[in-house]
Amino acid sequence: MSVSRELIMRALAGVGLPGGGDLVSRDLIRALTVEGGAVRFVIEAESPEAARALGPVQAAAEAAVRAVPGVASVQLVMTAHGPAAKPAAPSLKIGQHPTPQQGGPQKVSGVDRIIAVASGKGGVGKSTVSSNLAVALARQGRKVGLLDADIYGPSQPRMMGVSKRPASPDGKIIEPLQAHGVTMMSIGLMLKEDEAVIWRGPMIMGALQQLLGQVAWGKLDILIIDLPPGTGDIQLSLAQRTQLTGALVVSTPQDVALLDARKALDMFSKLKVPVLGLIENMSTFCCPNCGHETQIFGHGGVKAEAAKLGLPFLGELPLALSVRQAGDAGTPIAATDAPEAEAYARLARGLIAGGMA
Ligand SMILES: Nc1ncnc2c1ncn2[C@@H]1O[C@H](COP(=O)(O)OP(=O)(O)OP(=O)(O)O)[C@@H](O)[C@H]1O
Repeated sequence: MSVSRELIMRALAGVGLPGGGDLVSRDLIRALTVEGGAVRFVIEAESPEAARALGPVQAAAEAAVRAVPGVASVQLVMTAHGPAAKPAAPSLKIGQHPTPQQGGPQKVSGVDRIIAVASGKGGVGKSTVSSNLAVALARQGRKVGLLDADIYGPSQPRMMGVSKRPASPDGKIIEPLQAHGVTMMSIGLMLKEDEAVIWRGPMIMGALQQLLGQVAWGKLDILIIDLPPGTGDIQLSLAQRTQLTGALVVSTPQDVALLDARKALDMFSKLKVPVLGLIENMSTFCCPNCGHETQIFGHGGVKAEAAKLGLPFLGELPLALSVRQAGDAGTPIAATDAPEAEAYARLARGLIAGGMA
């Protein structure tokens, strides 16, 4: 028996919150999907403190949804907005960018979930995490797409080992490429190599729209979008135009990266995109010669930050020479049987178990 979204929303509207109102009237439900009897959603609390206070509500919400006739499984993620009253970064003055809305954020046809992988600071390994996570999810049986939306520095063609220009037999639909079990597309595949991209807002929006709407993605369980670093036009137009399931934020443990990660979290909070979790990359370095472990960028900073902000912490990924070499050679480490692949497999298992992939 299939269940309707309306029934689920009605059940959630019956779950009261401390301080009055309910989960629906206080607008805390995000990314609700109902597939047959399987229900998934995110509760996005107004602040980390509120998220902590919502422990009993989480259990009540799960019970209420489970009690709806026809519901076979419930997967819910609790997350929170970033720190509330921080000043906006200058690039977030939304009014400065003319981005006319046409009917609000849209779904991408055939795609169940869209997860953006973001970072505040450049070079923290967002593209490495995106490609390895995509491959790890595909190895665990998910139908995965990977969209390289890093218009200023597309690195997925190199990391996934593809260079062929995608075909477009009718001049409208672009055929994506396949690599390591993943359906992929990158703006880098549409440009000449070494072509500098100096685009302004409207052109970026046009390119992004094409990559999402004109690419024949087919049926996907999850589309991973590798964003450029920071808080700019791409993030803004993506959140305004596309229904995102949520965002994963990658950071290294050091303070300076965390500082920028907070800006990214703040941006997603303003754009009403739920943050599904934080990932610590380059956690520990294990010398391939002597096995000695060094914490080059520190260790544990992202986990502590996630706990502070009431956000899920999704895991630590080691700094390893083999990860860099594999990425440079076009076969992500997650596509191999190297021991370093396990950290990405674990991350993928966690996302699947949490209903996020
Ligand atoms: N865990 C890791 N171990 C070893 N090298 C890594 C790891 N993560 C990333 N790297 C390397 O660090 C460099 C930067 O990584 P990557 O391009 O993934 O970062 P990014 O955050 O996407 O950067 P950009 O700012 O260009 O978007 C790459 O050479 C990559 O191979």
